[in-house]
Amino acid sequence: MPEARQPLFVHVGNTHTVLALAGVGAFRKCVLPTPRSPADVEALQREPACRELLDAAGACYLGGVVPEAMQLLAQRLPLQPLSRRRAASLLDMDYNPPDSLGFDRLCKLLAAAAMHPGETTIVVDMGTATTIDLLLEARRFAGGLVMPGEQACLDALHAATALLPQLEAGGGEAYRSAGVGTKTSECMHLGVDAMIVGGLRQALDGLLSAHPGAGLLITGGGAERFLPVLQGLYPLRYEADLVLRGMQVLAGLETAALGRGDP
Ligand SMILES: Nc1ncnc2c1ncn2[C@@H]1O[C@H](COP(=O)(O)OP(=O)(O)O)[C@@H](O)[C@H]1O
Ligand SMILES: CC(C)(COP(=O)(O)O)[C@@H](O)C(=O)NCCC(=O)O
Ligand SMILES: [K+]
Repeated sequence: MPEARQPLFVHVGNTHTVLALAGVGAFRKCVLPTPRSPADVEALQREPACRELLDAAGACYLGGVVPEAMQLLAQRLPLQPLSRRRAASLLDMDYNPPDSLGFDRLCKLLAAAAMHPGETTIVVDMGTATTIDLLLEARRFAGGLVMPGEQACLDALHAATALLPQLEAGGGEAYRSAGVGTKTSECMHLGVDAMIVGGLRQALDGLLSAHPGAGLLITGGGAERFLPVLQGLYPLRYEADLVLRGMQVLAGLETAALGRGDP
């Protein structure tokens, strides 16, 4: 029997689109800016690393939180949208309306439930936005918080002022405790970092005092730089591919329902 081709997962975030080929253990990934035009999708198709993953893939599954970009991708690539409704139906939702919860947040909750059956878990995602979500006993989504991510904070400072420059997120060690900047860009980076760490501490301290046994998972493109600071404060486990793991859970259920077994 010929070897089954691995499924490909395409996740469309507000900043990055990830193509990820499932394999034994880790995903093989290609990460690009989320497309905003047909020309961007064509450029993505020409990108050798993406081409290679698309050529190697069996079924290709699509999900994300940028409808226009997902439409552009689905017009040009053989992508099968994963059902948000099915994902939501797997949890008890204290969210109003339940449909409005982002696909990425749903996927991270499904991944957390699969990784920690029966457990209460707090999921932190430092992406375009930073989200903190509370999953009770691997079943009930109790709700969450949404904060601006690092780049969004820097963009807002530039957009709202005449003299503050446009800065890029990342780079350098994340803010620890005391410290002041002695030039504009340093003041902005320190201020935004302090706001992010302070905001996360405020939210996590509150949630952990209400749910002392909760497990903590962290993911997202902005997470790695903050890990040394945050892991000094909380027993956070870093999982780079939480959204993709959730998409994998969902795709497995969809193919099982069609009688095709696991993808
Ligand atoms: N070196 C970096 N390059 C890109 N984004 C970074 C970097 N460092 C931190 N970030 C933050 O990570 C965010 C992107 O994270 P990602 O998980 O890819 O987002 P999304 O899933 O929303 O597309 C950026 O908006 C920015 O705030
Ligand atoms: C909160 C988000 C913007 C996070 O997106 P991301 O930072 O991962 O690109 C996204 O999950 C979203 O658009 N959600 C819809 C609204 C909601 O979850 O209530
Ligand atoms: K996010």
